[in-house]
Order: sequence, then C-alpha cells, then structure tokens
Amino acid sequence: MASLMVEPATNMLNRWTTLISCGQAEIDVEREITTTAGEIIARTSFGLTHQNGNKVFEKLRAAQTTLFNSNRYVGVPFSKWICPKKNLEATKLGHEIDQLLLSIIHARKQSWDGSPQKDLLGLLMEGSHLDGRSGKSLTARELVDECKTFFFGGHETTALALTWTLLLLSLHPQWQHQLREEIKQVIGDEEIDFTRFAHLKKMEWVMKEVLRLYSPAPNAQRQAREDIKVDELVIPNGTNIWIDVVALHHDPTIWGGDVNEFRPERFKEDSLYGGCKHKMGFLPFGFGGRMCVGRNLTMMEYKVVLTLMLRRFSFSVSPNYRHSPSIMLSLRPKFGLPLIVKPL
Ligand code: HEM
Repeated sequence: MASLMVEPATNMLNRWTTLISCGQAEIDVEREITTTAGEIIARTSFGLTHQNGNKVFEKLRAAQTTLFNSNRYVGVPFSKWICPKKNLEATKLGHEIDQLLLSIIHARKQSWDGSPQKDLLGLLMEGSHLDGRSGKSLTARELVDECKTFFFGGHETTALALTWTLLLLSLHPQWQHQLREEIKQVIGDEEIDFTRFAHLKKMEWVMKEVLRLYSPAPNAQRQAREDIKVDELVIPNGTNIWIDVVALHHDPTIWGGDVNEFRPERFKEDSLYGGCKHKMGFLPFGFGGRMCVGRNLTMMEYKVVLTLMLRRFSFSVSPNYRHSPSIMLSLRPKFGLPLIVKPL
C-alpha cells in the first residue's frame, strides 16, 4: 500500500517546485495536502488514479464539500429537514457515486483471475470470493459502502494531521530540524524503505502531539444503552452522547500546566498516553471496539508524505495566515494554511 502513496505525494511536491520557480511566494498547503490525501485514499481504497478515475474522484470531493455543509446536525432529531436542499444534493451525489463505483466493481469482477489488485477493494473482493471458507460474502452494495466509508473517514483526517503538523513545525523550527536529521539517519536520500519506518520515533512523537493539540476528529459519539449514573447525574438510556475530545486533550487537570505547549517529547517519556494522568485522556482515534480501523494506514501515510516534504522543503508561517481552528465535522484551519515554502 505504501508504494501507492509515494507517487501522488511526489507529484504534489513537483507542483510546489514549479510554483516556487514561477515566483509564487506562498502555498496554501491545506488545500494541496487535502487534494493529495484524497488521491492517496482513492488509490489505496479502490485503485483509482486521476487518469482512470477523474469522474469518481470529482464527485467524491463534491460530496464531501456538501456533507461538510449539512452534517453538522448529525444526531439532531429531524436534522434532514434543517438543510433540505443540501441534503437532497448530498443524496443525489451519493447515488451518482454508487453507480460509478458499482461500474468499477463490475469491471473488476469481469476481469477477475483470482489474484487481487493490491488495494482495499481488491482485498475485500478476494474476501468475497472466499465465500465457502468464511461463510460470508459481501454484496456489490456492501463493497461500495466499505470503499466510501474509507474514503470519507480516511481522507480529510489524515490531510488535517499533516496540515496541523506543518503549522506546528513552522512555529517550532527546532523540531523541523530534528525531524529532518532523523530522516537523514533512518532513510537517507534513498528511495523510501518502508521497513525502516518504525525507527522514525521522533516523527511519531510529533504526530501524537499534533493529534493531541489539533485533533482532526474533534469528538466521538456514543449512545447510552442503559441508564448511566455519573455522580448525581443520570444519563437516560438512548441518549446520544458527544465526547468532546478537544476539551479532553486541553484539560490541565489531567495533562498539567504545559497542556497548551507543543512538547512532542512528552510521548518519548510515555508513548501511549503522553504523560496524561487519565487513561482515557488521549483519544485521537477514539476507543474500544469502534476505535479507528485506519490508524496504522494513517501513520504510514503521515510518515511517507512528511518524509518526502521535509527532505525537499523548509516551512515558515506566512504573514497572511489567520489562526482560526474551527470544527466543520473535522477540526480545520478556517482560512487554510498559507506557508512560505522554500526548496532546501
Ligand atoms: C489522523 C487520521 C485519523 C483520525 C484522527 C481518525 C479518527 C477516527 C475516530 C475518532 C474514529 C471514531 C472512533 C470511535 O468512535 O471510538 C474513527 C473511526 C473510523 N475511522 Fe478513522 N481516523 C483517521 C484516519 C482514518 C483512515 C486513514 C481511515 C481509512 C482508510 C479511517 C477509517 C475509519 C473507519 C472505517 C472508522 C469507523 C470504525 C468503526 O466504526 O468501527 N480513519 N476514526
């Protein structure tokens, strides 16, 4: 899978080189990274590239933008009547995407020779062909739904983790320097060797600290399955609960007085909890049985893209940047992230 990530990321960086050599002083890295992460997830999920899947790709992006605008009411009773026009638009796009994905699945089924393509759809289809062994088979409809879940769950979140990382590394050039040194020692200037990724320890601390300070998934949802008593408060059975992950990650009573500081080394000392006093205080990927299934894929993509970026460019904050993290389903920089990007 990792090799599917290198090409889109390299294309993005080549584009940056062209923009810079044409005299562009700053780049909105949020927009750039989101587009690239979309391409990566479309490749890893259903083998789409811009060449063979432009139409699906554009529709997936359009659906995502529409969903941003209408989905802030998720869990609110009768929410689909609050933005009926947007809802209708999202439903229509959803049907169009389904049709396009079904035609891709159909084409794959036609050319099926028993050796799956190395993407999620290929693996799921292989699973479906093991009908007799597993006793379960995914229908084409279920295959489409799985691919869409991965696209929407894995695209924006990973892009935002990388985006907030570039902001924090721009504000803390000493960490930018330290990561570049680590990349030099572990990977060098060679083609990326994924088997060495486990040695990028500082990069992992930085990622976790970024996910703590600017958690792309700012809340997790649960429903009470019985009456729950918390001190004197009773939460009735059936209540929808939004767990405020941003508040948890910024609570000085469990993190200490330096809670708002960027200190990746807190994860050196305690790689799981970053020194948090409460074992449920660090939840960037949720918890329990519904914990994010894409967390390892994200870690891989994060390392691939950040390694490629830091080997070629240095980053500093543009005077045009306006700091305004806002929750639009995920936690995003409201006005994008313009950075001054310089080739090394
Ligand atoms: C930095 C990147 C990511 C973050 C912060 C993130 C965060 C989360 C969170 C908070 C949840 C809910 C967990 C819960 O309710 O306990 C979740 C679920 C999920 N994520 Fe991610 N995610 C990321 C990347 C990805 C990627 C790359 C994929 C797929 C390619 C993915 C696929 C999913 C899926 C399918 C679920 C639903 C799991 C279930 O309900 O069983 N995520 N993620």
